[in-house]
Amino acid sequence: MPELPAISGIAGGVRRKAVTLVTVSCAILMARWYWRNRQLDKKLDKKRKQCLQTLEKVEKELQKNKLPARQKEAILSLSLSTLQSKLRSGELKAVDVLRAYQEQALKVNVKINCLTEAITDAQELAAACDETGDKTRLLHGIPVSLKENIGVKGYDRTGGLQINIGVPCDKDAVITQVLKRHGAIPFVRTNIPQAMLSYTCSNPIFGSTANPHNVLHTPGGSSGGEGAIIGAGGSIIGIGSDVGGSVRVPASFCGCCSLKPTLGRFSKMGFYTVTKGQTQISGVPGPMARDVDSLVVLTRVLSSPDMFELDASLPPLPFQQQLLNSTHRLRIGYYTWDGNLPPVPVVSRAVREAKKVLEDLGHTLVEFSPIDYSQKFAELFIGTMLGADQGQTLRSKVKGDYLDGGLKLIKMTLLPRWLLSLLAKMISLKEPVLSRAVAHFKKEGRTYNWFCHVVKIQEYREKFTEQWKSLDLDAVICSAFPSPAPRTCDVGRLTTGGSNLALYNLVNFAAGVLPVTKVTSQDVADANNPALFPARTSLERLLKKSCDTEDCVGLPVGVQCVTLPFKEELCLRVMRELETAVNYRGL
Ligand SMILES: CCCCCC/C=C\CCCCCCCC(=O)NCCO
Repeated sequence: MPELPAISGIAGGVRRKAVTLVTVSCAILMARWYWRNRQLDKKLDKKRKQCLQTLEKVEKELQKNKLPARQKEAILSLSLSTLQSKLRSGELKAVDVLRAYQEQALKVNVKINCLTEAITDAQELAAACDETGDKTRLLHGIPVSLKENIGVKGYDRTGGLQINIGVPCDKDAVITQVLKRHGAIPFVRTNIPQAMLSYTCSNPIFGSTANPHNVLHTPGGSSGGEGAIIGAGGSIIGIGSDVGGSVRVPASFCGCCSLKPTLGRFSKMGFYTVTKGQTQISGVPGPMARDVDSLVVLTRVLSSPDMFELDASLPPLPFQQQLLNSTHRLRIGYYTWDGNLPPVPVVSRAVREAKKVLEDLGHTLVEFSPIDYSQKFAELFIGTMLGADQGQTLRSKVKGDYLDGGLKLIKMTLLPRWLLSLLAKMISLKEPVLSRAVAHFKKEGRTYNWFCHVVKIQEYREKFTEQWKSLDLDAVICSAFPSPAPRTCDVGRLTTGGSNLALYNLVNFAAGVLPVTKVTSQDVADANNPALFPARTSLERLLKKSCDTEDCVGLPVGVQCVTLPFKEELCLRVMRELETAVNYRGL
């Protein structure tokens, strides 16, 4: 018994030491966390200020030499083809056209925050264009906006990630070079979501972009800044990029047009992508514009020999005028739902109306349903983008960064696979689409398994193409996103809503989106009618929220047109016929 006080004395001492150790460790960890965040905040602040300065510089220049309001309005109202001919004839000067678009871009930016920065040598380029530029060039003096991940000499391509701050490009991306060779004036860079792997448009560096039709709603992503600026009239043409719907979602949400070309048609040299090493479903640059005719012009420019000269890896496929000009009646498949998240009524109406229009033009419309896709989206698309490397690439890029809402779910890839499977099972009845995705968040990490996965992708591509051929289809029209632009606060949870766009990245077909209608009061009533849209799951309720109140009236809704690989010009033909017949009017 005499030892007891000594033992308790020792135990007390150990306890005190342990408490001290834990307290000191916690204090060190907190200090480190605080110091890291301070450093991060400083880095983000500095970058923001630098970018803001480029916008202020342009603003000052514009103040010195202001364009009369009427002249500005007149320029902004011109279609690309009229602008082209007036610039060629010398009736308009490139510097004035640039000024009009700079002013408008800065003006809309105040409301929707679509710009990351201004390209400050645009003025010089426009002046040179007026003085010595070859006026026969297709884009002579036309201002063009570029998504932030597209290389412009001297500018960072952050992709919304802090790790990429302070790494300016030493040369223009091939696409930037081609556009410049054809006389275009790159003048602004546009916002993206963090890592560009979501349909949101916000990141810790540049903040959040709003939809020009309703600022509470998202412009979509990842080329959200492009969609927003074109939809708002601050740019006439632009370039985005697409690995799972990124030029098509913003087009549908903002009321503009976009084309996702076949992988390999246009160069992506000089683009920043997060998942560069994953070459099975790879990002592509995609033209975006106010109308289909402008997409045609951009596609023509991007199919010029300059493209193959600058990027020798591309097949030298010239612009296929015969496909664009073809007049034979087409066999077109159609569907409204791909088997994943169900479309809200206005989206189905958009496809039905497009179908009717094409039938009235004499085409044959046949029902189509992408084979087996409710399973394959999760297994092959999510499984490739996220599951194959168990989220490691993406996590490494956001390490030490603030995490944006659109990427919150990547933390789940840290969970063991058995727990993800259990979670997937637990939510399978309430959220079947999300459940299937979660089950593929983390695949077995051996190379052998990746090879097996690639075989599955190839087999699905063959199966899908066979299905298409067996119906003798020329094209397909279908929904883009299953809802109009959701509210900004909701879109981060709706990644699975991109399934029907991601399908055409998975099978690598050409696909474009154009606006065909806007939400009406009747669509609002239909969204609130449980017989038409039961909204059984929480994700379905978020889709419904995008169009179930009167303030959603007027939001644009697009449809997707699809053609076989490397038949972009046929896709543009269908889009153009649809556009002419539906007569959609933007803002
Ligand atoms: C189901 C929720 C998943 C959350 C984690 C997000 C990570 C990966 C999923 C893939 C999302 C693909 C979006 C594609 C957007 C796009 O096309 N980006 C173009 C980049 O050039």
